[in-house]
Amino acid sequence: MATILDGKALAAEIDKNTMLEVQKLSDRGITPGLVVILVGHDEASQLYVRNKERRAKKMGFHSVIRNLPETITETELIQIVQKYNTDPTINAILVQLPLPAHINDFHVTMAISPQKDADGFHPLNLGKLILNQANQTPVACTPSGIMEFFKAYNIPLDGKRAVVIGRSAIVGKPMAALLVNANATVTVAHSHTTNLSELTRKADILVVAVGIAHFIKADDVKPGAVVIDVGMDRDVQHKLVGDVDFKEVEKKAAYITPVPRGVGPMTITMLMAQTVSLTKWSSEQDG
Ligand SMILES: NC(=O)C1=CN([C@@H]2O[C@H](COP(=O)(O)OP(=O)(O)OC[C@H]3O[C@@H](n4cnc5c(N)ncnc54)[C@H](OP(=O)(O)O)[C@@H]3O)[C@@H](O)[C@H]2O)C=CC1
Ligand SMILES: Nc1nc(=O)c2c([nH]1)NC[C@@H]1CN(c3ccc(C(=O)N[C@@H](CCC(=O)O)C(=O)O)cc3)C=[N+]21
Repeated sequence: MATILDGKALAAEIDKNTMLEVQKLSDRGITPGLVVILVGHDEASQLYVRNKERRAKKMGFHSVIRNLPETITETELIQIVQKYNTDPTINAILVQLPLPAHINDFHVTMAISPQKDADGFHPLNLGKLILNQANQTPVACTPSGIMEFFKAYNIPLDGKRAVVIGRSAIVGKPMAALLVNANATVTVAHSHTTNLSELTRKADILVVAVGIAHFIKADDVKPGAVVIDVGMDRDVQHKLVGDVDFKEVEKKAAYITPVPRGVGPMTITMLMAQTVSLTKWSSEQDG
């Protein structure tokens, strides 16, 4: 049976360090400020926003949630983002994805100040990550949370074969960059990939970010692999499940993340840590 990578426990441990940093800032009269902008009613986003709000309050952040109607125009949304770019009480801005179809994600991402980019999606920040120059640079929270699992459980990446399924700017692309930077040999698969299970069966490290419940079965997994399940899907009973058939795959893998309590809590923990980092970096710049 696989070792379960416990996201809840690891998140709590990292949160303790973040709280120490919050205390240090507080001693200097600084409160980290995070704004989350939610357009419309995406279900995974609402879950994420609720959990984030709870964690941000617990940590003593200045936390703002902006719920905007589905009908907002791109120009109006960008104006709201720009307002937070110059708001001195806000250090980190997160615009929930997906956005409604009439709004271009890229235009909105470009509008966020790279210094306040909570998700690390701005092309300047994503570019630095690709070039392995991401010091004092925000990095996408879900992939960086996954890297913390590898570190905490001493899972080696150097020279390993990694397969990432999914190529979104929020998970797949930054995940692939982090793994390459850590000297893994990385393959990125997506909906046009042929013979997917042939690839996944060779993966020492398998990261699945597809958004289809129980997409990966035991047959798709190499014995002894490390399986990371990013999916936040609903099964037929509307229960929260992942992209990996946990019950089957747990018997074959060496390590596996559960859903819930795997990658999800780590994403929030990295967002909190990153908000504190952005606050610190901006205070250093101010002198
Ligand atoms: N736990 C967490 O913290 C987070 C969880 N999520 C969850 O992770 C999942 C993925 O999220 P996100 O990356 O935003 O999703 P996207 O929908 O943006 O990306 C999904 C990716 O999966 C690929 N894909 C779709 N169908 C197949 C298929 N049959 N075979 C191979 N690849 C396929 C798509 O390919 P193509 O590019 O060709 O369309 C795409 O690259 C969702 O369930 C989401 O809710 C997301 C963020 C954080
Ligand atoms: N700009 C942007 N950045 C994101 O990082 C982003 C986004 N948009 N849009 C939506 C997805 C989804 N996502 C989740 C993160 C944590 C949980 C989470 O806390 N999951 C708990 C759920 C526990 C419960 O059931 O309440 C767990 O897995 O244990 C869920 C979903 C981030 N996303």
